[in-house]
Amino acid sequence: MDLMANVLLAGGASPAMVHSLPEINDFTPHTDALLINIGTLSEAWLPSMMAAAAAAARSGRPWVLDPVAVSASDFRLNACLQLLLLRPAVIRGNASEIIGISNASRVQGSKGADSSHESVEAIDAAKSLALSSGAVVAVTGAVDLVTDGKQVMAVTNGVPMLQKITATGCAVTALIAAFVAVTPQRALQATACALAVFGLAGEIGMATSRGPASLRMNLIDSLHGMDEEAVTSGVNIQHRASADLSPQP
Ligand SMILES: Nc1ncnc2c1ncn2[C@@H]1O[C@H](COP(=O)(O)OP(=O)(O)O)[C@@H](O)[C@H]1O
Ligand SMILES: Cc1ncsc1CCOP(=O)(O)O
Ligand SMILES: [Mg+2]
Repeated sequence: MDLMANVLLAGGASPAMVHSLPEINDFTPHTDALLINIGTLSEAWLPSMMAAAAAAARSGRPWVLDPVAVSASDFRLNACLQLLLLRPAVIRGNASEIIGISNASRVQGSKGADSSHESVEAIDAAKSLALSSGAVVAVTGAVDLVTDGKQVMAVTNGVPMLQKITATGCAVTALIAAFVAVTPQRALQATACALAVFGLAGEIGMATSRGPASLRMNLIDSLHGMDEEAVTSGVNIQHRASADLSPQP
């Protein structure tokens, strides 16, 4: 929650972390987008998540789902399948998470929040999930892939060290929600841009980092200090044919 909120602030958004059911009606009118992250899912929080997603959907606000460790337990998988019925605008996960939620069954060998697959292995699952749910689906990894079920965009910004900081996936999903809030009618492009900007912040931050802890700090600083010139010269977003999904320079 710390990294997610700080990434949102550095990116120019205004986060509020809310768990309580009685607060949803008060918060919803003030939101431009909602993020549901099941990282620390509990029986007590699930009804709030369902109610918040329903309130967002009812009022035409985009909401974004991060299915953290969806394959690790039946409880998480069933919660995600219920949440999917409330029509998220975007779903962002690592490859194992997207394969699990797309197949509506737990990936064998899944041990938790980290992926045991490459993003390119999840492209068919991502497309199928996008078509069945109506959401834009993003799979992150060495190359980030974003699809609406037809088009595929590939983002190659980022550094491997991002995997060594907990909640970078959660944080980039939060940034996606902020970008989608600005251009809700262009969720595919907003998602690709958020992934590219986050990855670029990682690249810039890595230049002055010694390891995960300093990268965590420098990532936030880089995002905060990023100007238009840095974005336009640094982002790497391409349309990709399905047959050509390997990382490119
Ligand atoms: N090998 C890699 N090279 C560059 N960037 C990466 C690599 N692996 C992950 N990332 C980046 O790290 C962030 C978190 O992605 P990921 O590790 O897939 O999510 P999660 O933390 O949910 O498992 C994303 O911005 C992604 O692009
Ligand atoms: C370690 C852990 N356990 C529950 S949530 C969480 C963080 C997951 O973050 P990410 O999906 O960004 O790796
Ligand atoms: Mg994750």
